[in-house]
Amino acid sequence: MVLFRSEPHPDAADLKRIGNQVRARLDADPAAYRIPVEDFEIYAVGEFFTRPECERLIKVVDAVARPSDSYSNDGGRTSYSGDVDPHDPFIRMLQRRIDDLMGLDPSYGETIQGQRYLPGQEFKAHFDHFRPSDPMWNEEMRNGGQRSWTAMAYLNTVEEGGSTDFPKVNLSIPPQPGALLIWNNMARDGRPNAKSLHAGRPVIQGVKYVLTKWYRSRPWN
Ligand SMILES: O=C(O)CCC(=O)C(=O)O
Ligand SMILES: [Fe+2]
Repeated sequence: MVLFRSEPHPDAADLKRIGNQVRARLDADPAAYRIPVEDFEIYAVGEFFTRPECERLIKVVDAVARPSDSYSNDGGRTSYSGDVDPHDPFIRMLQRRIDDLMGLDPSYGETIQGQRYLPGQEFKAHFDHFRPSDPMWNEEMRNGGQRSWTAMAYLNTVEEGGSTDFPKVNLSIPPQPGALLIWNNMARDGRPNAKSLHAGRPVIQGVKYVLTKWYRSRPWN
């Protein structure tokens, strides 16, 4: 499939260091469960957000969600999405909790994105990291560099559908309110990991709300 090995990886050393740092942190955290799959790092924290926090966040997502744009690797996204206000005190508090869990400097994190999927909407199989063929590659490399880890939270129960699937490692995760998933888009050597391919499967019944936060190889923005 995708031949990452021949592509340039300007931030591989930084990404390897960040991979080691976050792995050590999560491995030492009894709340973080390492999902046992080979050659791909993914962790889950159950009830990272409380029910009242999820309910409040759902209202925040409803307020910012617009039809997703379709540049670069977002091409397969039909959900509504938007950036949440990073200056809002409630969001800042949650953001600090995610940064602290990861053990990463807040400057490496992008603004949290909210997404809402209605029946039939999905996020087709994609990589979160950038590729040199992306139209925004040069700009992203100037601003923050490659995406390293993804932290993604489910805010509600979906009646049917809407799982997050990682087809290369046979993993299918159903939405559970308040649960946070954390995965490394890079392999241990700091290069893009083809096994990080994933999809938000179509919602069949109900609505699906998620928050996503991407971390970079260098300070962003
Ligand atoms: O909605 C999902 O399950 C996946 C979302 C996702 O892949 C993303 O936001 O990058
Ligand atoms: Fe993704």
